[in-house]
Amino acid sequence: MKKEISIIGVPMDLGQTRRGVDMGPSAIRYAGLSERLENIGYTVRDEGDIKVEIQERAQSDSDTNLKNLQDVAEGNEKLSQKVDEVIQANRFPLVLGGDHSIAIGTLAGLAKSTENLGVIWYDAHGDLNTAETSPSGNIHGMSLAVSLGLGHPALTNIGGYSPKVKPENIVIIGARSLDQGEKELIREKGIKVYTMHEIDRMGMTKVMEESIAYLKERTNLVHLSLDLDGLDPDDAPGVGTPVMGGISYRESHLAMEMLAEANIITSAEFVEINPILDEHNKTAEVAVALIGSLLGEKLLYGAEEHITPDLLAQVK
Ligand SMILES: NC(=[NH2+])NCCC[C@H](N)C(=O)O
Ligand SMILES: [Mn+2]
Ligand SMILES: [Mn+2]
Repeated sequence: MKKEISIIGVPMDLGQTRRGVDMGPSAIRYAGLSERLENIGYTVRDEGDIKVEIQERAQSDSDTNLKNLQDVAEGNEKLSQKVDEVIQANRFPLVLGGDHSIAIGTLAGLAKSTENLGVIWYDAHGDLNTAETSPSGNIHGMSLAVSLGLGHPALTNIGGYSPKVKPENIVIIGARSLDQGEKELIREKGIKVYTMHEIDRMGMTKVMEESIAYLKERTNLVHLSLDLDGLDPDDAPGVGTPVMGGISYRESHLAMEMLAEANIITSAEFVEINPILDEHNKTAEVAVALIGSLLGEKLLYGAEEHITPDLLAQVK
């Protein structure tokens, strides 16, 4: 894994209609992200936030039913350039949302330098809607479809090319709220999905073993797009579209630790944290803890490299 991490904040709330998710990047930083990563040996470079139009000034009047199309597209275009720049500089991009529409820009930046990007989509939802199938017109429910090349050209053409990912390079984990059109698309494209049913039945260990093996066969560049609503709302309450019966905090740690061990993740984003809906800053703290595990933090073994001297003295 690259030793230098670039944090990119994206205060985007135009991909959905609940206010507050634009404060996600601040909440995650406030929960101690940089320090946590420095403690496990990374050099952290905070690139600041991408400039996104604010909701009250956003243009909603488009000739489609897509909400805030133009401003979502603009923010994502800037994000894609920043992500590409970070990749070119050989640093690990860690993108903080913002609503999940920002995956459009992240993937557009990442896929610029590879035709074979793998994606883990950790989410209660598929985000596989198009204008035709979307029940809401919210672009955060369309970002994966857009990245497959399906949707409004103002979105699919971000970065100047399309598509960004191949359906066979995607694994969705945690799905439990899929719209009819999304289910059809999953079947049509043969996208690999582990719904909550498979997670309950097989256990997270097996789900991750299979997911890792599946992606390793296809690529050595894997992006983790983690929507906090993939977790159960009891563990991650600060999200705009919670769905009960989700992945637990512990299962999520295990999943992140297994990804760290497999050493396959080359970029990541953590999205949909809405501090207004949160309990204190719990969901951002969960995100920071998961990011720690994803990037190699261990509870005990290898502690010398990972924890503060005070804690180390207690362990020994
Ligand atoms: N990134 C998210 N939280 N997406 C939620 C999407 C909800 C619903 N499927 C829609 O398209 O409107
Ligand atoms: Mn999502
Ligand atoms: Mn979701």
